[in-house]
Amino acid sequence: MDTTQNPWGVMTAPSLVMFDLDGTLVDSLADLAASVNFMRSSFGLPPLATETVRQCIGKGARNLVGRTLPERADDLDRGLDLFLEHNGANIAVHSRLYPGVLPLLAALRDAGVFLAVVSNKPTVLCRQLLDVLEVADWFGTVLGGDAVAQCKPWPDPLLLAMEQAGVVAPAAVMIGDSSNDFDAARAAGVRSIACTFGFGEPWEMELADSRIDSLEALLPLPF
Ligand SMILES: O=C(O)COP(=O)(O)O
Ligand SMILES: [Mg+2]
Repeated sequence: MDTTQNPWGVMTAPSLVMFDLDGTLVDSLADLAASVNFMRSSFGLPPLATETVRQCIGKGARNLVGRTLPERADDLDRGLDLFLEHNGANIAVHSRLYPGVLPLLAALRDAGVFLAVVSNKPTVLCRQLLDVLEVADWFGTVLGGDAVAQCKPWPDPLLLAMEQAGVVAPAAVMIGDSSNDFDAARAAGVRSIACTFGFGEPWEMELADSRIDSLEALLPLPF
């Protein structure tokens, strides 16, 4: 089998496709940066560049706040409250689905694939974002970083999504944009596909089994 042109790496349909959210399905960077900078301004601190915020995304909201509020390490809880409140009220001011999301979800559903979101974003914000962007109904499972005790890069949320879908490895695939996604996938025993257009660094993409520069590269499905 020649899989060089087939980022799925398989010719038979997976039973479950797990999608990361930020940087994979949704370009949410501008809204995350706005909420970080609202939090910082509440402490009288200057804004951070969007690029700086990008480098801090991936290990959940608490980690993001900790990394973007280094001047106030003792105020992490208050910073997290400010960030979450602002982000919840401004979840999709700028956020948009990446090109190719809707045709991909439709093709996978037509192929009988169970669809899940496995994110490190808080579950309530995941649901809110998916609702506002009118894609919530596509997913049988939505797990945020608070859905399990240990979020990605631990395999736990992937294993929970697989359990909920009634699927065991290797019949699942993880599509993401960060080392957290690819490390979690490897630990869960499932293939991973890297979205190079997301928020991760080039070295992180090498941790996945294959790479795509657009979700459109996943179509037509090879199965
Ligand atoms: O909230 C984060 O840190 C990143 O969220 P993600 O897992 O959907 O990329
Ligand atoms: Mg991501």
